[in-house]
Amino acid sequence: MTAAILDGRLLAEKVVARATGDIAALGRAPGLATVLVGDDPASALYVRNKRRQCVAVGIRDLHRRFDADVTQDELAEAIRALGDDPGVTGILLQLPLPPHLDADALLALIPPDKDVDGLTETSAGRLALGRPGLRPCTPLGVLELLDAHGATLSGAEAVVVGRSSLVGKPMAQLLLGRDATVTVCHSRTRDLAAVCRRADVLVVAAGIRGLVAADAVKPGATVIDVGIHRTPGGLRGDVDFPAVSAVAGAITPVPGGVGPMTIAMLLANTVTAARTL
Ligand SMILES: NC(=O)C1=CN([C@@H]2O[C@H](COP(=O)(O)OP(=O)(O)OC[C@H]3O[C@@H](n4cnc5c(N)ncnc54)[C@H](OP(=O)(O)O)[C@@H]3O)[C@@H](O)[C@H]2O)C=CC1
Ligand SMILES: Nc1nc(=O)c2c([nH]1)NC[C@@H]1CN(c3ccc(C(=O)N[C@@H](CCC(=O)O)C(=O)O)cc3)C=[N+]21
Repeated sequence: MTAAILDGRLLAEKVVARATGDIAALGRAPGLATVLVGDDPASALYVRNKRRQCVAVGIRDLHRRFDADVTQDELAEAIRALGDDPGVTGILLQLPLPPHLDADALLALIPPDKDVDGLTETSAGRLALGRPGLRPCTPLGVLELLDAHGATLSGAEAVVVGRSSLVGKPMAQLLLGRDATVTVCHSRTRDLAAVCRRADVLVVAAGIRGLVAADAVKPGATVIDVGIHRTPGGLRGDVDFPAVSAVAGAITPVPGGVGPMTIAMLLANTVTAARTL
């Protein structure tokens, strides 16, 4: 069997087109403040991509960049000011931050209704309680990919590898909200492959290149690879794509899978936030 390829670039274009129409209907341009600290090349690249796509759909680019030695207080003051600014409808604090900074304390300063990354305590609480709110972009993008493919989630065995606040945990909660039977794996999980083999839907976000091999995949399963690794041969994921695509029913490529969807859902969340503010 050869798996269907879940094309994140194509689906992201559709989500972005929807956002463009929604922005025109809003009557006023949303404003997204991306906050970047330091000059980590990967973070700089992601933020550049986010800003470029915002501008293309009519979102005002209110980028703020800080040197890596910025103090907690300076950054806190800047985030407070963005929170108070009515022209700023969304705030994204790019992670990770340099080690001297307390990311949780800074995230706590983002007004929940401007939390387009869905990372504040309030957004996480709303998701955990099943209440309306802004959801983290990557898990939201994964759900869009699954829905576009027509994957059945209700009653399905879903396995999520990884439990970060950015990806794994909110992913598990979103799948639970769609009535999947959800198992969450992490670095202490015994026999990862055996647990993964139960999955009808397998979402891998561990940050370990090639962690999931063909023996961890049930024939016909839908496999979503969130991992991103820069290698001399190009971008790779957490899934051994050549081997797993021979077993799975459907699979996301890296690049061109979850990554483009993350940015598309950021634009969608920015529209949602601007509409409700
Ligand atoms: N495509 C996209 O849009 C995005 C891609 N990413 C990528 O996704 C990956 C994960 O990101 P993120 O969630 O932020 O990473 P984190 O490092 O925050 O979390 C990794 C998780 O994987 C678990 N883990 C680590 N090793 C293993 C193992 N051997 N077996 C099972 N679980 C393991 C960890 O367990 P424990 O909790 O026990 O330590 C942890 O819960 C990275 O490659 C990142 O670059 C991230 C965000 C967006
Ligand atoms: N507060 C915060 N929010 C995030 O959403 C966030 C973050 N911090 N920190 C880092 C991770 C990583 N992330 C990606 C976004 C886009 C691609 C993406 O566009 N990937 C393209 C390839 C781009 C390339 O060439 O590198 C693809 O997979 O096709 C990847 C990864 C968002 N993250």
